[in-house]
Amino acid sequence: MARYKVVMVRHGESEWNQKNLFCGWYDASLSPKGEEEAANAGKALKQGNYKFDLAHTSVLKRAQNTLGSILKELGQEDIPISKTWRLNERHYGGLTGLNKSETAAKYGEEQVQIWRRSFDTPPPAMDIDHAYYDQIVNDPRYKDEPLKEEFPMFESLKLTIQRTLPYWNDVIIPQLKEGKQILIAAHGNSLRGIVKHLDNLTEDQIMSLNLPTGIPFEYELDENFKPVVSMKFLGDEETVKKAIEAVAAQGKAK
Ligand SMILES: O=C(O)[C@@H](COP(=O)(O)O)OP(=O)(O)O
Repeated sequence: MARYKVVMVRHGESEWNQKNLFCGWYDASLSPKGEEEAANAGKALKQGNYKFDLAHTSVLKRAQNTLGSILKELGQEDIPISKTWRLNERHYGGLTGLNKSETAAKYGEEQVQIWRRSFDTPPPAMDIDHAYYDQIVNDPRYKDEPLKEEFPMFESLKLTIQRTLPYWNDVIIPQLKEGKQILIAAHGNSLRGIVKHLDNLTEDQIMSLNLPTGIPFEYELDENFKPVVSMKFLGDEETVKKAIEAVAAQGKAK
């Protein structure tokens, strides 16, 4: 029997998704298409009569602005919003800012697939002389946390899960237990980590999971927070399938 429901959404297409650049902790804006996707996500939720008590998002504007658009469409802009680095995209390390197709042409599609989708092989570290090092490390939004010693210079999915899961367990689960209706707007890989946990996917199974931008999906959970309904997308099947395939194809050498 389903006891709890939670809705998640990967942000709409960002300017860096559109340019096919590894983004990670770089704070890219939504592209015009991403803004439209975010508004459409809000419309789909409105059509389904969704009402939320509170929302969670990352500290990155592509997720926050997606959430803002959705809540505006829903007429629910007044609900409390928690912003946490723990829901940030996984840190793409030294790959940040590189073009995914060009990287595949240079290092091979197989290597790029490992960097994008393997469970525990991390991307190379972001060095101190990386073009975006200062901008990310000295960003005032990280002045309190993560602590200097835990500030990532790269993250595999495994490392990403190690910082998202405590937030899921310690913050989101207690709120679900209180009966709160929750919306989470985050990122491809921070959400893949939560999905892996909920659906108890193996390291191999999670490799082939790609999340589309801007299409909300719902989980129905039993009293032990095990899925009764997994990843139910609020979109027609063909559109969702095409959007997922497009994400998978981003790592192909053109
Ligand atoms: O960091 C990035 O480039 C993308 C995910 O990239 P892939 O792992 O799909 O290559 O993150 P998001 O757009 O969800 O914030």
